[in-house]
Amino acid sequence: MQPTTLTWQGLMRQMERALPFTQASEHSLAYFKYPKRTVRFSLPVRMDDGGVDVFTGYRTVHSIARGPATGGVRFKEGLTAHECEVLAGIMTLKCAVMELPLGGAKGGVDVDAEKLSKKELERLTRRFTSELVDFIGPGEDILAPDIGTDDQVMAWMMDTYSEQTGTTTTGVVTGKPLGLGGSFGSKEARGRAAAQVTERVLKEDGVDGEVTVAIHGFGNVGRELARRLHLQGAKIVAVADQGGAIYDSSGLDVESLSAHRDFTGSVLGFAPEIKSGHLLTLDVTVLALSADWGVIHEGIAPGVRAKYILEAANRAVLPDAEEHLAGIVIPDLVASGGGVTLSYLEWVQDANSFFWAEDEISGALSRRTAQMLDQVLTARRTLRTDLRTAAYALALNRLHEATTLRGVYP
Ligand SMILES: NC(=O)c1ccc[n+]([C@@H]2O[C@H](COP(=O)([O-])OP(=O)(O)OC[C@H]3O[C@@H](n4cnc5c(N)ncnc54)[C@H](O)[C@@H]3O)[C@@H](O)[C@H]2O)c1
Repeated sequence: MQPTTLTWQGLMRQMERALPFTQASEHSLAYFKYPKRTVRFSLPVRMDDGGVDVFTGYRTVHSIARGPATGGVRFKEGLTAHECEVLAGIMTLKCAVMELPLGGAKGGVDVDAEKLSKKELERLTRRFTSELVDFIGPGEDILAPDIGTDDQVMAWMMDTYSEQTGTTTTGVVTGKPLGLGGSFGSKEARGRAAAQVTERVLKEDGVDGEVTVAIHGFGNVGRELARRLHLQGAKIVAVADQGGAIYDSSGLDVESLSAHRDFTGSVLGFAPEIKSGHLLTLDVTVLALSADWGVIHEGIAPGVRAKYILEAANRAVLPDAEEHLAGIVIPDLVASGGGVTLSYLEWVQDANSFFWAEDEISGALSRRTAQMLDQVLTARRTLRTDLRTAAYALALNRLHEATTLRGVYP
């Protein structure tokens, strides 16, 4: 599905476009033109059949200008260092937009995690973490879940790090189970915040009447997003997952669809099937992208008929494609800040060994999301630009301030 065009140049172009709207200069942008570091390592893992397979792992830290780095660990076939670097750069900007005292990172392993047994997955996770012990920590680089990893994987990472350092360090990883220094709301945060963002942007733009939604990607993020949008009164007319896509113009019952997917492993069979490519060009109010990067590329962009594209997965719209989609993209920096905000809240709770109730967490998440929206929507209005450029400008100003205050060492 993915063209090989997740480029660092695309990220730089978007930063440069925002530069005239900021106090930052070409000079301060130079700090963010290269990731701070990328570690690449090989991971020999004993398989259940007695043999040894060697996998490749990566971890990029893009910036620590505003605080320790954080970002997801994806276990995904075909993962490259370049993919980690671009997504780590986006994380830096996202943390800055959300006003979190954190920088951006990303990493993972080139592996199809679904082909591993649970024991193989554990051995791979522990070897990955142990290779990274000297580079990670609550004050250095904090790992989080992403594609192909979940709360159990995070628990193994936390345990491996703690065993190797001789201290129980829950804050090295977020997205952990509740019984191990995890936080309420971490599974739902991204979908929940993305739904809040959608509602607010549509209201701000004066969209009224029926809101129809097509959702591409029905995993952690897509399901919760569908559920929340449905509760907000939207009609979910189409859903796609890896197996294919379904469509019903009268609206899909999201809870029953979720149960169907759990039972059968796919959304197929729940409603009439359509081609996944067709879903991307449906005439809907919101096309929500919650699978992976690069779904809307130059080839498909001219055919998109949605009034809005919600970029719930980072870089789901490639920069070249966005040239055809002026003003309709609710970008990743705005649409998908819920996950890292919840990570931040979990990290703060771990640091204090003091845990908040569910309503305190959901209140903090929605207040922070609302505050970010106030700032980004005001910037869009005053700068007379699109949401992506407004969000990049806010982020670059904050990063510029941090690098200026810190100065250059030595
Ligand atoms: N869950 C998190 O905490 C988290 C954190 C950070 C970033 N993200 C980002 O959000 C996005 C989704 O994450 P997630 O946790 O929901 O992942 P997930 O693995 O739970 O779900 C991904 C979904 O996309 C679907 N999909 C994959 N390929 C597809 C294709 N070709 N066509 C249609 N559907 C396809 C899968 O079937 C699945 O339903 C990713 O880009 C991820 O980086 C998630």
